Amino acid sequence: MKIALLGYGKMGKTIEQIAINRGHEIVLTIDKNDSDYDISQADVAIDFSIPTVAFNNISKCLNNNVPVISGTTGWLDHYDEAVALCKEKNGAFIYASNYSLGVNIFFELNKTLAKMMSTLKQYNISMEEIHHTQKLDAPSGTAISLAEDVIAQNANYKGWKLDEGDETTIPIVAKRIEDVPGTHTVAYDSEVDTINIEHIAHNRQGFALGAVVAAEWIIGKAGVFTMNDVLNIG
Ligand SMILES: NC(=O)C1=CN([C@@H]2O[C@H](COP(=O)(O)OP(=O)(O)OC[C@H]3O[C@@H](n4cnc5c(N)ncnc54)[C@H](OP(=O)(O)O)[C@@H]3O)[C@@H](O)[C@H]2O)C=CC1
Ligand SMILES: O=C(O)C1=N[C@H](C(=O)O)C[C@H](O)C1
Repeated sequence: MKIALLGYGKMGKTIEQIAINRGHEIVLTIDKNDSDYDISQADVAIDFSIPTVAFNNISKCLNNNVPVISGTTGWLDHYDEAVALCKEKNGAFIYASNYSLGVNIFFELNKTLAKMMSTLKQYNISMEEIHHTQKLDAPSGTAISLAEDVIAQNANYKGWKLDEGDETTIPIVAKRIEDVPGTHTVAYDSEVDTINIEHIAHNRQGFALGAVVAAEWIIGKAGVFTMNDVLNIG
């Protein structure tokens, strides 16, 4: 498979190693100074860039009939436009806030726990995410997915907010500590106890492998998909 890497930073470079080990070829790597690139030589594109350019990268792929896997977070105000463009072009597109198998299992655990807790008003929920100090967005895309999944299961919660919450708003605390690849905790506190579920990434390999598996999976398909489709879970 011929892969274009849109964004060649920490994730782009980790994906490159895994893709080559799985027998794929990297035909294009794009960083910020190369905005006028030819994507048409690629069988699939993998975008791990920055929030302000992700939608342009995705649009370029869809306009050139190249399936695109996006892991960039912090651009979701344009997600519906990407979905509409994908449908208009009969293209193929996946966005996931987190491509690791472990986090996708954690997402399912979070939904199940949220459903169980939805009738137990004595528990207050809070979330925390910890990432490295270069991260541009807060809260993380994964934390937003976790919060939205709780809101879908528990009618008591209507939204989420960075740092502060109230009875109907889930607080998400974002901490930045050097070299942390990504830690997410969902906590339910009552007067008598606390229930925590937590995912700790030890490195970026899990995110990168998931993105390459998604790229292998999407070839020959048309539509807007999620990691639940790729992993056949949920
Ligand atoms: N979904 C998931 O599983 C995961 C998602 N992420 C997300 O992926 C994104 C990238 O993360 P990470 O690799 O750690 O970040 P990095 O900052 O290490 O890499 C981003 C790269 O994008 C480059 N870039 C800037 N402008 C453009 C452009 N116009 N086109 C293409 N590339 C450009 C940057 O170049 P320069 O440095 O020169 O600006 C940089 O090399 C983030 O949004 C992060 O949140 C991260 C891990 C897992
Ligand atoms: O920026 C990162 O590094 C990560 N970003 C993603 C997010 O925002 O959830 C996924 C992972 O936690 C690493």
